[in-house]
Amino acid sequence: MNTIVTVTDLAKRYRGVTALDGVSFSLTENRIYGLLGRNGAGKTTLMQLLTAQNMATSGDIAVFGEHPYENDRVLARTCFVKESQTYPQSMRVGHALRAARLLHPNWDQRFADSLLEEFQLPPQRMVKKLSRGMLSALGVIIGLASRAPLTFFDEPYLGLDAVARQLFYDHLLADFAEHPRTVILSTHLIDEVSDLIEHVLLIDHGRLLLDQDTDDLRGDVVTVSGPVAAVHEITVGRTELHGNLLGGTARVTVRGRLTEAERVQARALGLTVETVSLQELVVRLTTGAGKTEPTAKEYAL
Ligand SMILES: Nc1ncnc2c1ncn2[C@@H]1O[C@H](COP(=O)(O)OP(=O)(O)OP(=O)(O)O)[C@@H](O)[C@H]1O
Repeated sequence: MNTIVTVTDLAKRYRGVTALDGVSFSLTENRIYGLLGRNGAGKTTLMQLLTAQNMATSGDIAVFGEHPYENDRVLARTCFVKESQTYPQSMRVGHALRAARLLHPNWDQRFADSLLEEFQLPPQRMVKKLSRGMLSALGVIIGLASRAPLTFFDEPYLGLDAVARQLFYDHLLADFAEHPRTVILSTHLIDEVSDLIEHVLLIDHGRLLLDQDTDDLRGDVVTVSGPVAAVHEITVGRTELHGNLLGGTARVTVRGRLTEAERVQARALGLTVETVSLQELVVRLTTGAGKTEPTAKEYAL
């Protein structure tokens, strides 16, 4: 698969704030990436740098083999749908779509028109009169109909109701199947998109914490629960992400796949082993949960 984005040792510092710190990764073509992380982690900053809306403090970026800054060749192949997108005061929905059409060579007007109907967005409505959710729908329509080879969605669905969000996911998947491209989806609704994203980039305090295929991540973090000593036997030596104790029972979340032999051993010890969801994995990796209390392992020692 072709690499279309390469980021090397990227840093962005604002006065007194390090938004990104030593970030390196690459993106291959025709994949859907989830860009995840807590508020203020650095996700929007990263997307701004990749789309030339901001300058890095240090490090290198190559998008389609070139630096994106003031580079029409790169920017014509890129679409950035922002949660905080602003439009000229007098603009109507139809005008916004016509402007987007000029910017994106792969634009599909019929697709845009059908999405307008499905999201129930009147083309004559002034953009400034749209509700919060309708404004998000407009961004989503532009992002989908642009068919840009590199499309960024930065929390695109503020205010979108559950039906509209599902419409977005369904159209993204269906259109991706017919017109593959690289999509970077930044979202806090991790459970909703966990089946959609093929690869996870997890940012925490400006650093890249995870860069892994979603399928590999499943099963990489497990919760083991049961009698304290037995839980300790199975989890000892692994990185503990979270632990709870209730009476003589422990519930411990650890990193690292259990082997088949360990699973058999866990069953023999009367333990329950559960695979954690992507959302819980992200929560566990990006919080200090469990660190203030003695962990289950420490109790067992
Ligand atoms: N223009 C700026 N000036 C100073 N600090 C900034 C600026 N833009 C972003 N930051 C800071 O950089 C850090 C990363 O912000 P960023 O918007 O990239 O986070 P995010 O992961 O997109 O967060 P969220 O999920 O809340 O949207 C935060 O500490 C933020 O306050």
